[in-house]
Amino acid sequence: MKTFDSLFAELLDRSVSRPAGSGTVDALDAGVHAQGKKLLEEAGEVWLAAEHESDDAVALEISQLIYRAQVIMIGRGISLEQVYKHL
Ligand SMILES: N=c1c2ncn([C@@H]3O[C@H](COP(=O)(O)OP(=O)(O)OP(=O)(O)O)[C@@H](O)[C@H]3O)c2ncn1[C@@H]1O[C@H](COP(=O)(O)O)[C@@H](O)[C@H]1O
Repeated sequence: MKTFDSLFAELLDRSVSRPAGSGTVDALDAGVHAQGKKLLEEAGEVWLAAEHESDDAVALEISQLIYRAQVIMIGRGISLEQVYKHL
């Protein structure tokens, strides 16, 4: 099963190898403003799902929020260690 760390490694690899058809490459190229809008959109969807939807729907939205946070991390060049030291 994928984890936060393994997804991050996968996205980091996408940012370097830039394979055709990668949504992550597109998201990185779109810049921080677009990345931030996606992050806020997913955060809102987590909130709404938590209020109104099933556990699985909430989990799906949280996975997308994690993905969007990782895109911002990679776009800004922030490592897992830089984040984890604050936990
Ligand atoms: N975990 C994710 C992931 N979570 C969310 N998303 C993106 O976020 C979208 C869902 O968000 P929305 O609800 O906003 O749906 P949407 O409005 O239709 O999305 P867009 O058309 O705006 O992209 C998905 O369609 C994906 O584009 C993800 N895209 C990729 N991953 C994983 O990231 C890895 C690399 O993916 P690629 O870069 O696409 O190869 C793979 O392991 C993927 O499974």
